Amino acid sequence: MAVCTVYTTPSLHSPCSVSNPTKTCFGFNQRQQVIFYTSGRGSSRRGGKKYSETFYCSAEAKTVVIGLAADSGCGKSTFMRRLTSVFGGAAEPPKGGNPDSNTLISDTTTVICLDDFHSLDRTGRKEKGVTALDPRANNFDLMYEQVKALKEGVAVEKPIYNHVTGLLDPPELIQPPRILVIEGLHPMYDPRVRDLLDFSIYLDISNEVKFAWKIQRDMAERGHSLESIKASIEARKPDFDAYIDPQKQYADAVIEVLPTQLIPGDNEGTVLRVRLIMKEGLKYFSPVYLFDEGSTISWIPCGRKLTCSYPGIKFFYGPDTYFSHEVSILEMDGQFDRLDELIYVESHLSNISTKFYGEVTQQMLKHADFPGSNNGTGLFQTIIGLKIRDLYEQILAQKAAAPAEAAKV
Ligand SMILES: Nc1ncnc2c1ncn2[C@@H]1O[C@H](COP(=O)(O)OP(=O)(O)OP(=O)(O)O)[C@@H](O)[C@H]1O
Ligand SMILES: O=C(CO)[C@H](O)[C@H](O)COP(=O)(O)O
Repeated sequence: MAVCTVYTTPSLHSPCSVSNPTKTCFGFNQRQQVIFYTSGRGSSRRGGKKYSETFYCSAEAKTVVIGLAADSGCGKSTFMRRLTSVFGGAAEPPKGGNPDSNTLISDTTTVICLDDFHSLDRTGRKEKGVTALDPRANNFDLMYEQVKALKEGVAVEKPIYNHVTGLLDPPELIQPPRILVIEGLHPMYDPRVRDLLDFSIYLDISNEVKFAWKIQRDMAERGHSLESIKASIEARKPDFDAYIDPQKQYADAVIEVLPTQLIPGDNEGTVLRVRLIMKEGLKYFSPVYLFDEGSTISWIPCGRKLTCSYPGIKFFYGPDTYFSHEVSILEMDGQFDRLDELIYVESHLSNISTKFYGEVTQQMLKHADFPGSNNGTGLFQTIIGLKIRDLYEQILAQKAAAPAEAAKV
């Protein structure tokens, strides 16, 4: 893969030079990408052939990579919809491409599904007796190469795993976006891919809740039987425990979803206790806190300002350790009766990276029909979306400042 370095200050149509002698760099396009013309005899701005690939300037490399790990049916798609909404614009499959593509593209974000890196199709897995969760059914070398290329601003031809047919379809072209989200079973499994992540999230859904969600979707919406759902969860469990679950130790934020503690013995999965576990000490991420940073706080917001029906709502915040990392934990047990009153809770949270007062509440109201909008899953997913926007803006600002700092030196 050709590598080039652009020495000038990036600005639209400014002249630039590249270190790679086989290409002539002409200028910048609207997206601040470098446009190349082939060099060689007779090649010029007019005569040269426009090079089809575009490269970001080294100083302009902007692709921030986010990893989202979870088992199937654990809310990744819902989280992605909340995240892309924070950046505005609708996320859609690549235009004119494979109708079964798993990719979602919006103005700022591209979400790729790591199922596309299955190396064995459905029949292949059956023949070899491995599940899709088994690393032997996935091509981590290709995953690493392609995520790295995208991070460096180079487009890739990514394979497609077709969930309808169970086959590997012809690849699709993925252009480097500003924010690349890699979601699926293994974003933090391979250390090379893990190192490319600017931020990582793990959705840790307890077995009881996973079961309740699976029944809701696969039985009610897809016509599966209770026995087949149970059998599928049981069949996946050993590989889930071996290869998926251990990734949570590497996550910068974990959203843990458990049965409520407000109703003794409840396992229904409708009222949830949700914990947002946030790593301390990261460069571009500072944990959210309730009332007072670093203290341990229990809070029941129900009363005059927040309507709560049975079993009520309880918040908890405090420092802790998680896989030997220092973390802060924000917890919400229970569910909201009235989403518009969420503003009362929002106004007691700090470091939520909103751009205006009430932005969390506004986002939650906007997507009131998404699963989990009345509980901690929706609230914490929304907050993490805002934190990712903030992280992206910080990384961008630092990159923009870097050439000026270098020039001063
Ligand atoms: N926060 C939530 N609260 C309640 N139910 C939820 C929540 N998130 C997801 N679900 C349930 O789980 C189902 C799967 O959610 P979603 O499609 O977001 O998961 P996924 O991880 O993308 O699944 P898959 O990998 O199978 O495509 C939803 O249809 C819904 O029934
Ligand atoms: O765990 C999964 C990730 O979503 C799927 O089971 C895996 O991708 C295999 O897909 P399919 O069941 O469509 O063959």
